[in-house]
Amino acid sequence: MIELGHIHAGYEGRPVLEDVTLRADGGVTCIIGPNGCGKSTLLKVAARLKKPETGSLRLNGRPYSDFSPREFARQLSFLPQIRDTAAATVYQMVMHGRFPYLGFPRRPGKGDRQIAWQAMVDTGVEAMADKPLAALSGGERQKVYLAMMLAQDTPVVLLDEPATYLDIRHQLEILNLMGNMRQRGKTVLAVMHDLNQALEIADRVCLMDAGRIVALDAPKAVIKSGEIDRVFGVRTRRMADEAGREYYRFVKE
Ligand SMILES: Nc1ncnc2c1ncn2[C@@H]1O[C@H](COP(=O)(O)OP(=O)(O)OP(=O)(O)O)[C@@H](O)[C@H]1O
Repeated sequence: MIELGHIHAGYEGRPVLEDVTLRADGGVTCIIGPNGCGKSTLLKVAARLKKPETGSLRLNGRPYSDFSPREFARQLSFLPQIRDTAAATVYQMVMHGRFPYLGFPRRPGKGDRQIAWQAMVDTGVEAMADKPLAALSGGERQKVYLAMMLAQDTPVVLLDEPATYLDIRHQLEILNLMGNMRQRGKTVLAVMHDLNQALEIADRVCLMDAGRIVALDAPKAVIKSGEIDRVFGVRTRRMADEAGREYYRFVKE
């Protein structure tokens, strides 16, 4: 369970997040909102990478300050939007996810190797285990980072645009992985730009505008509120495919 209470945060005195309160205990919460509204900043604060000016942060009911970095990394994992390509093979990278669990001298045991391997199988990267990360495509690399997070196996998972820039097959695979995380009881917070994908995968949608949360509810309730139309300046049209499944078209006002 993660709880952010009345968070104010910004950069060089410029406010970005204003009175953000969010609690998530299981399920997938998708954070949506226009460019620059503060979605990534919210995740960075939640990941303890950025200190808020004011507000409270709790994991499983305990304040963040109670957690050592190692303990924190056993509870929460974060996939940032911008990542360096480490000089490591796929297997080494995925094994990094086990670091918070390793004792001195940081040698992975059999159990760690099994977990890392399973994470590679679950993300379909096991055939690339010995390849250097730098030799992979963007989509393949993204799956390796997700495998690393699966190996880290934390109850809380933060994802910043996990599907952006990927081809549609990779996007669907990543949505599938997010669904698996939910089934394993994890609490997933994910910034998403594709509104249909967000509305489809989310148990709850957190809609942000200009540093504030303006709607936090089930996808259908957020659509019904009309806030998506207002915030993005669009009109939402409800559609149905041949099988009668709903999806949305967003058209300019
Ligand atoms: N490191 C930084 N230093 C100064 N300003 C920053 C920094 N990071 C973000 N900002 C500013 O904070 C605001 C919110 O940025 P943030 O990246 O959180 O938005 P976002 O909703 O994730 O945007 P996008 O959808 O474009 O990724 C923007 O105005 C941005 O320019």
